[in-house]
Amino acid sequence: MNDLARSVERVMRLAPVIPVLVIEDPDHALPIAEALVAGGLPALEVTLRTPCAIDAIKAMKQVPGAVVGAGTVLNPDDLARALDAGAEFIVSPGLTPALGQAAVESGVPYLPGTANASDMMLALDLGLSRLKFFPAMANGGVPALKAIASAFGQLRFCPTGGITPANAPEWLALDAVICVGGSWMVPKGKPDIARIEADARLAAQLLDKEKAL
Ligand SMILES: O=C(O)C(=O)C[C@H](O)[C@H](O)COP(=O)(O)O
Repeated sequence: MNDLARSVERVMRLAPVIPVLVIEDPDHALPIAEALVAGGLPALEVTLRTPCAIDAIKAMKQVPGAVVGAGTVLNPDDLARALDAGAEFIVSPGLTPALGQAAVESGVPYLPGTANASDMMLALDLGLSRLKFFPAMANGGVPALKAIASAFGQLRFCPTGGITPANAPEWLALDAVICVGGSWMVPKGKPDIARIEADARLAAQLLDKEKAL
């Protein structure tokens, strides 16, 4: 495992679930981050899909214990904006040589999206071995990742896309899976902070439950 893989794995091991956040209102950023961290989910992926995403990253970084990353990073420009805002890890839906090289050069923990064996081979060429598997359910679910990962013993994954509290344990039980990503604990609209914290708490216990079986 290289240093980059070690630093990504540190983020992936903070909790069994990385919340994938689409922040529509900058005023929601702080209370949502506080609730998720209080519930036991410190790694927060703020997708660069809304105009206030960069401000949301800056706001969430004020929450003690939060490790705030940027998601939906599509190219080196997005990467630069995210790093300027202080993003502590980077997630992308796919992988291009340009983004992969820029991310590796920056040294930031980076989880590139991969969906098939060719994506994974590109990741390996770039020295990346901790990967997002996206879109996890639409792409064939657990059987698909099992089949692909059997050829790549050195890779570890964060499946994302269609993950729910019901199917997360099955993913987390795979040796190749370290954590999952999901948006279920922060639905669209005005945030219900108590509910978010309660759902985060349940999500944070997913791995323990599975291991206890
Ligand atoms: O754009 C990106 O970089 C992403 O991270 C996409 C997210 O992984 C999914 O949108 C989350 O999927 P759901 O949990 O099914 O809502």
